Amino acid sequence: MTGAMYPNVAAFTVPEFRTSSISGVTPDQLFKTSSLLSAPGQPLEEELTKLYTDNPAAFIYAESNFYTLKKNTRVPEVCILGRSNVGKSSFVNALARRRNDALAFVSSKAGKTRSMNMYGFGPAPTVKELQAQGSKYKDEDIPTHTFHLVDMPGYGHASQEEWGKNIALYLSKRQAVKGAIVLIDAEVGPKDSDFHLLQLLSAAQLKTAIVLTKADKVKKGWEGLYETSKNVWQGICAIEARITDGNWTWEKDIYVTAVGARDTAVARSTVTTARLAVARLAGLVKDERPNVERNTRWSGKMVSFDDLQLAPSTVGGSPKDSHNTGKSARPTSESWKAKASELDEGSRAHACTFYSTVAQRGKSSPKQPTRAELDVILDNFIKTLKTDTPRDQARRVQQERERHPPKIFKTSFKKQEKRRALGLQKQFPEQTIRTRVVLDRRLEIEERRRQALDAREAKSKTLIESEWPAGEDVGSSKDANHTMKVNEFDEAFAASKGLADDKEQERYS
Ligand SMILES: Nc1nc2c(ncn2[C@@H]2O[C@H](COP(=O)(O)OP(=O)(O)OP(=O)(O)O)[C@@H](O)[C@H]2O)c(=O)[nH]1
Ligand SMILES: [Mg+2]
Repeated sequence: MTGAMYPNVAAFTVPEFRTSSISGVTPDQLFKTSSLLSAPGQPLEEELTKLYTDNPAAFIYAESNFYTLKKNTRVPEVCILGRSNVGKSSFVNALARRRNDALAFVSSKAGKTRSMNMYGFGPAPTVKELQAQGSKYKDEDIPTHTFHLVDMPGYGHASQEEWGKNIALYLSKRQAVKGAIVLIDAEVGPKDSDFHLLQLLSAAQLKTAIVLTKADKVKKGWEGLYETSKNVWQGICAIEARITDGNWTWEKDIYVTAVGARDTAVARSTVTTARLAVARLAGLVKDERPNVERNTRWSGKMVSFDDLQLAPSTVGGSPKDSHNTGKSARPTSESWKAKASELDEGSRAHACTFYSTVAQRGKSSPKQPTRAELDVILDNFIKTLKTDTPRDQARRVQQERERHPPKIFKTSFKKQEKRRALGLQKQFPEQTIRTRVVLDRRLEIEERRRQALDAREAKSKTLIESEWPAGEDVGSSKDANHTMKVNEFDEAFAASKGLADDKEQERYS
């Protein structure tokens, strides 16, 4: 990151072997050894900007249920996972260089995203590319982007048990998913639920990258980031030691980002790091780092003396050798079965999955984890998901209301009044009938009064016309007689009106 306040670190690289510690990498160091496959040798930062923004990112669709997701065999999907409020949706917006809420909805309250939201990034494939790809399904949508990013609901606070099952299904069954970005709050650090998710990812053998978010909020600066990265690394090492057989790949760069920071300069400075993390998982980046530094099938963990004793005699040499030859130096299933019996009760199930995972994702194998084994991992994950408390439910209702406010102004005021009157009529039928009778009577009186006035006006008109010869101007006349006549008429008219009114009153009262 740039700026005096923030450490200039884009990632912490995990060493291939446990003899050395993790080390900070500056943005320059991180970017100079990589380039896009579509633009070899070109500056990565510029090419990544083009990739993410030339063809504007777009919302494709949202789905809550795994079984009703659209078919997709052509576009690689990268999913964004993490605890509620860690900054997943902000991450999507930042990649697309959109302001908050422009693409994905962001909220300071946990539990904003409640469905799997699919966003398209990168240029649309050409016709040639599409033809080359082909498709298994006729009803599959024609791709409009290079890859999809899937913004997921968060786990932990305000999440649902049901959602845990959907995540697990998505990670283990969706063929299009090529990688998972796990976001971890840099200040808060990894939680049990994060490690349970990582266990699921390792069981599903899904390529994984860890991205620390909200680095701008880390009070201890570089030390704080280092501490969090180390905790993540140690937790993953423990998972690897128990459940993988070396086929789970996790990026050895723990990326540092602050894409949703209020300070836009800070936010912008880490966007390239975030873009690189996603592009790598989508399979769009060529890395030119020396092989020993990059993570391959061999996780690079040190094998303890005990493990070595349990390892089959056919596997010789150092882990480094095995890495270079591409062969796994992992112990065989038999020796690990023995080892599993030494493990504590909780981890035994994980140890079982260690030797039963398949070599390649998607390929069926008799070694695939059994349903029961996956269920144990899943149960652990689901245990970390809180079911709704009444407070959570109230918050959800509130959020729903914010999203779909009641349509109070859709009907006109007149219609509302009429509806209310009808409601009242139903509620108080007796009063309504009496009110209606009185109202009808009043209207009747009003009508008669109006008719009487009209008749009187017509009568007075004829009176004036008979008194005054046609063509004479009443107003401009200087004749005293004429003036008197007008006054007399006024008085007579006023008297007749009063009488008439009295009579009317008598008639109708
Ligand atoms: N300071 C800082 N705040 C951030 C950063 N990233 C996200 N935020 C804030 O964190 C809050 C949550 O962000 P979201 O992107 O909605 O988080 P989410 O993980 O999608 O949350 P859910 O959808 O509820 O699971 C918002 O208030 C963001 O502004 C960051 O890098 N730095
Ligand atoms: Mg969200």
